[in-house]
Amino acid sequence: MAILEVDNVSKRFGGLKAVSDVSFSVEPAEILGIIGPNGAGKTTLFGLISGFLPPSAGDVRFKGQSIVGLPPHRVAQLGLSRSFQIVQVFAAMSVLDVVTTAALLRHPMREAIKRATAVLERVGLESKAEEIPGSLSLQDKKLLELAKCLATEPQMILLDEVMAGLTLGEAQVPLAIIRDLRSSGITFVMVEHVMPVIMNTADRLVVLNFGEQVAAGTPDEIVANDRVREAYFGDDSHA
Ligand SMILES: Nc1ncnc2c1ncn2[C@@H]1O[C@H](COP(=O)(O)OP(=O)(O)OP(=O)(O)O)[C@@H](O)[C@H]1O
Repeated sequence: MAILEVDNVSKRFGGLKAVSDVSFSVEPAEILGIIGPNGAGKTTLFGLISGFLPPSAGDVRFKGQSIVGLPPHRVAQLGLSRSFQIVQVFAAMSVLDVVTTAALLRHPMREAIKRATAVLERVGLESKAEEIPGSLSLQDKKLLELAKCLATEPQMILLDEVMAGLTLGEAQVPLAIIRDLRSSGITFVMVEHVMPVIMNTADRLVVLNFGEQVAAGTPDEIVANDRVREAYFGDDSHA
């Protein structure tokens, strides 16, 4: 059974339909990528499927249950965790504090600290536990974003452009962790601009353009898809 079902979801901002009748599902332990040109509606769709943004129409179900209208902490408690594009942390908190705060979703303080310490080891940040997040390299900030998600013990993680700003070489570290987590059964939905990253990582892709779903399929199918080429390059000269 699908772990996430996006069912005819639309989002209007005034007269603008930012997301228009989008439907897809995600199977357990799958990595699904969402791609599309600037302004295609990726961030809006991300907000809709993480429960942060109420849809104007349609339904989003996680493990068979509608998450529309649920507060973010309830969505997280169900096992659906999301990253944030901007690394949001309080200046006075250490890396360990930040991850511990996320672990408090399910555990009292003492246990949360233990869990957070284990998560930092999992992503390779254990030696940075006492540092201030703002002092971390961009790559480590991305790993911290992943650690915050993991600390909530999710079954599914939504990643919003988590590779943005990294070189392809730097992206390999978080990508290896993501692949490994998937092998242990965690499902991922990734919104990503960096095409080589998403093409090499996702099992399936959903392509948006002007808020509409123009294609869905494996990376190979998507590369060969005429509507996708048109969306990205305005190009129909390949026929
Ligand atoms: N809160 C909002 N109010 C009004 N319009 C919005 C709002 N959020 C997004 N939009 C509009 O909805 C459309 C889709 O935007 P969205 O940010 O979802 O696209 P995107 O694919 O994530 O773009 P990018 O790749 O540039 O981040 C755009 O035209 C945008 O201007």
